[in-house]
Amino acid sequence: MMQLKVQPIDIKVGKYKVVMNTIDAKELGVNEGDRVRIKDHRVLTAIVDFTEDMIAPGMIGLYHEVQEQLKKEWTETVEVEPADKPKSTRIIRKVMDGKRLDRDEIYELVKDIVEENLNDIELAAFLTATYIKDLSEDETEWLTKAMIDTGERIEFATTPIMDKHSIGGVPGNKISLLIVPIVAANGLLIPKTSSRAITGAGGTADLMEILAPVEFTAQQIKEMTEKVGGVIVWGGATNIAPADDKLIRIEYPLSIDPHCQLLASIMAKKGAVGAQKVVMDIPTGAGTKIPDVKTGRKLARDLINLGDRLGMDVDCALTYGASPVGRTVGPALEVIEALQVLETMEGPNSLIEKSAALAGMLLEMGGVAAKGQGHDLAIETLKNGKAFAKLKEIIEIQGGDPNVTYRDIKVGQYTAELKAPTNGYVLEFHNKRIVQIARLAGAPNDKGAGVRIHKKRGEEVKAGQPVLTIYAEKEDKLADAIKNAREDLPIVVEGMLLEKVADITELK
Ligand SMILES: O=P(O)(O)OC[C@H]1O[C@H](OP(=O)(O)O)[C@H](O)[C@@H]1O
Ligand SMILES: O=c1cc[nH]c(=O)[nH]1
Repeated sequence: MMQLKVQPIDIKVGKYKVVMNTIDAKELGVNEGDRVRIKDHRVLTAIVDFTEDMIAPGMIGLYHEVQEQLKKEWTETVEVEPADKPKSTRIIRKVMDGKRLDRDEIYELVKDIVEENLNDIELAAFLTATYIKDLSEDETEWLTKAMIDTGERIEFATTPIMDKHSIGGVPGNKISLLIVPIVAANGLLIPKTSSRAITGAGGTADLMEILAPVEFTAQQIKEMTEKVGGVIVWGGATNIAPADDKLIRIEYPLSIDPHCQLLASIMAKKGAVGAQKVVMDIPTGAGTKIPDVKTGRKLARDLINLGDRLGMDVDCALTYGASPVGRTVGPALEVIEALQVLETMEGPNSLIEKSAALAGMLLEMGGVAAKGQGHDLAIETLKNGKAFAKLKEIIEIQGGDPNVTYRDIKVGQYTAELKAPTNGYVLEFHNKRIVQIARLAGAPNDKGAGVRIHKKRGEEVKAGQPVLTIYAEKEDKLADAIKNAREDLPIVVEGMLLEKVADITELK
């Protein structure tokens, strides 16, 4: 055990973390990423970082979260001793070894995730292990229930509670901005929580944040939904299924979304808000998370089964995902396209039809449209302006400007075009490359960054015509994105020369 003097570090790191001088850490016998127990009037376990110079020997740097818990002053000292790894590191090791977990082990693991007892390496190991070998149906059910039970739940007095979620994976999937107001405008309650981007360049929470704040407590979500019929908020800001966002944070840089995590992440968010009737969007096709209809049907079966286990009525829509939805990818560009449809009914068919189809399913499930009439009612709700009026109410209740129009939304000031190298038809369109380019341009964090698509699969293009415009808020990011796009074109035009090779030494 050591007595160390406290040095506050006023940075939030989202975990209980401390920094020790390497000399002290070695003497104490801890390695980077290990835990130490900090003893004061209470005991707290924190993960250790090392430094040679930021913290002097004899001192310990306490990040914001630890300071908050201990309420320590600059001059005070604490007792520090090595702590055992939490039990769930052994549970993760079991998953890595391909062994099955029981219910208690899953609950222990999720508890440690929520309490920030695991470091990023351990979380990445867990996610990677489940990416390589999926959890069983029982394990996935326990994971989902543990995610729900470790957070807050919303209970509405009325029924039915509707919800919608997409598994993601198709660029430009801004449909929630249309579906939620269509459903709410028809008198149904839809407390929609979304994630930020996971594998994409803009999740629904990233998009909605342009129009209004998205961070609310469970109680606020309940009250807002009861007042205006719906909300579009970020699940990660609430204490609803709090483990979810902690895992998504690790999935994002790895660009992975393991099957069991996807199921648990989505269904925990739905279960925690008390959703009873849910439509799942499963984008299917090359360059999505689901390569073909057969795999899509299997996922649909898994979602419906998990819904049964949780007492939720789930219908799935396998949707075309081999090309982006609409023609924009990246938060601000997507919001413009969605608002334009709501305001004027003008916009890409893929966006209008997909939104109407899924909203229509919900309207039928909720009993406000007769069987087979949901799609038409959804289109009608868009055309008569009721969906747009409802979105304005949602924006207002969430604290945004209800008078916003698509013309007010700012996109990145730096732009560059990618032109067709030859005349012909667009034969291939690579979703993942579009997302990669939009991310290089700064999306989703730079809200104005993204890609506008001028030519999609099957469309005719003339040599020199723009096929994409890239938008960025920062000049260097635009340069990175355009360089990457030109090196490996995200589209293939019929007859296009892919590469000239004259000298074998040029071949990598
Ligand atoms: O980044 P990728 O993996 O493409 O997708 C993640 C997106 O998909 C879901 O969309 P919604 O909330 O149903 O609209 C999530 O909430 C998130 O916004
Ligand atoms: O919310 C979501 C959507 C897709 N995949 C997830 O893991 N969570």
